[in-house]
Amino acid sequence: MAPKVLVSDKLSETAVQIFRDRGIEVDFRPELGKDKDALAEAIGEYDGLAIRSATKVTPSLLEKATRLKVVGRAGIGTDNVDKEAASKKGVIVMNTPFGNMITTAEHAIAMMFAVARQIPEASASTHAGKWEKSKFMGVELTAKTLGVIGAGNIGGIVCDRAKGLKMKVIAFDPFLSEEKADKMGVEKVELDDLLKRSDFITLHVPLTDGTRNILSKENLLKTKKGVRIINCARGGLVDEEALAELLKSGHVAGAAFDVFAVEPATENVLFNLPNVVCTPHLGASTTEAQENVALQVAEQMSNYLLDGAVENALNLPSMTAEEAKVMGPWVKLAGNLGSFIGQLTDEPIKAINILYDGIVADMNLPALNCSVVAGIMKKSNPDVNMVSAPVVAKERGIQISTTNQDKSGAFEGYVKVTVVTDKRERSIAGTVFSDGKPRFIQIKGINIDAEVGEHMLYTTNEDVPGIIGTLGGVLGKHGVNIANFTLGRAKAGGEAIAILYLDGSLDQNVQAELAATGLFKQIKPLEFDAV
Ligand SMILES: NC(=O)C1=CN([C@@H]2O[C@H](COP(=O)(O)OP(=O)(O)OC[C@H]3O[C@@H](n4cnc5c(N)ncnc54)[C@H](O)[C@@H]3O)[C@@H](O)[C@H]2O)C=CC1
Ligand SMILES: O=C(O)C(=O)COP(=O)(O)O
Repeated sequence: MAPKVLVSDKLSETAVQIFRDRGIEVDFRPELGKDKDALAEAIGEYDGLAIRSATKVTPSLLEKATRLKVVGRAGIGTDNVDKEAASKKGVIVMNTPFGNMITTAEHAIAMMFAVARQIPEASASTHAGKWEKSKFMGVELTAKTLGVIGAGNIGGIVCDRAKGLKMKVIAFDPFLSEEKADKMGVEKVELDDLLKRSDFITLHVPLTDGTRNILSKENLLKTKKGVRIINCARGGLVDEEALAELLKSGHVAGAAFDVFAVEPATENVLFNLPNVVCTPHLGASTTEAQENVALQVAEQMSNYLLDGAVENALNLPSMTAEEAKVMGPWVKLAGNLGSFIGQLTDEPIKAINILYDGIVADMNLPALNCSVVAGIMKKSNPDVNMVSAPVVAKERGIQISTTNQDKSGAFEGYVKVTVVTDKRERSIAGTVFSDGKPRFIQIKGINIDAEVGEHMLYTTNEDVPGIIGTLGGVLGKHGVNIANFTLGRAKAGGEAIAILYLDGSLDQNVQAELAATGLFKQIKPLEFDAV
């Protein structure tokens, strides 16, 4: 069945066309972004949801999203998506981090000019037939200090453009290295320093718990008298009430805001104050940017839904379509190894160690890790997938570590998963043969060669005669057909393992009868996703 995508915000038609061209069913219903009840009613039908900033992806919406696999944000900010809730539900969240950055930086620069020269008010006054030439005295930008809060993609472009305007640019960004700041030709400063020195302050950080209210009343009071503040990032970064007071008192000379704490903003304390320029979240609204983000989000969502390629995901490591093709069998192997060992482990898991050797050590290991962990977690939580598994593991305090090396002898590469509990450590290794099929190659240090089967029975015992006969006898008596089997042992008379491939799931009675023979140390039916 073709995947189905809902577009619930005003995206360019390009997105719809791309989905259709890729064979994805698509419903374009931008009105749903503003109607959370209607959206909740519709969402159950869809595998993908393409949005901008109007649609709010909340835990209650996700609860109704029984088929949903991907949320694609045609834009940058994803503060309207509850990413933790999405991860828990196994829904991947992706954005388009570059498509609208130039456009948004240009808007910030335009807003800086607008507030420096009071262009909107002067324009309205001129339209009204007044000729108030002496009322609108502005300030020059040249040689003024611009304080940039957040020097990432957009902030970086703003820095570059501002330098072109001959401004002195200082930046506060804890993640900006001195080297990068040097290269950008900006001075890296602490926030207090930026507040004290800037003639203009522009914000370019995402809205997170760390940035919310970054321009609080306390911080606004630290600014230089006559400062002008530009916010084209997110409402919630600036204390609007405090700013309004400081504008009225004349401490702040002007503000230019594109984003507001509550949107759509039909009323706000900043409205109608002198020298406050407002636009209705237009930062990304150019033809060019909207084409870019629509095209990119539709391609990314299609690649994920059709080929499992992961690009620009905020809650899953990236994997290109090319990588997904090469890594596909290894991702499957990783999941099977996790599932095998997860099904064997009945006690709480403390740690998972994953060893990658040979060719696999050069692959996209974060993605493989997710697959191993998802396989392990499936036992206790059948709905877990690559997106939600690391969250579930973290919630349970499970430590995950990886090692990569290049020592493989007999195999081009292999993966070994070790699970640590209070009682023991268990490990299993596997590889991918040239036929592209995953194989288990070592269990408990014993070499075997076992393919993955949908219904398997795993037993361990002391290496004595008669084991296979007993297994065959008991299973035969209960009408369970053995399609195949494979054996391994440490040494003659030592520990031995058997893996039987069955035509169906194993009944509890059969297990009890095998246990009653006293021949087996462990009897574990194992189930794998259809292979
Ligand atoms: N008005 C609009 O229409 C648009 C608004 N935006 C907003 O702009 C924001 C920034 O976008 P990009 O530059 O593309 O993101 P980015 O991720 O490239 O840059 C953000 C920067 O903020 C820095 N940062 C994070 N926490 C910080 C903190 N506590 N203090 C100082 N710096 C901190 C990061 O280190 C990073 O360098 C987006 O998150 C979005 O909310 C983006 C596009 C359009
Ligand atoms: O990309 C972003 O972060 C934006 O804020 C743009 O929002 P929009 O898509 O115009 O609703």
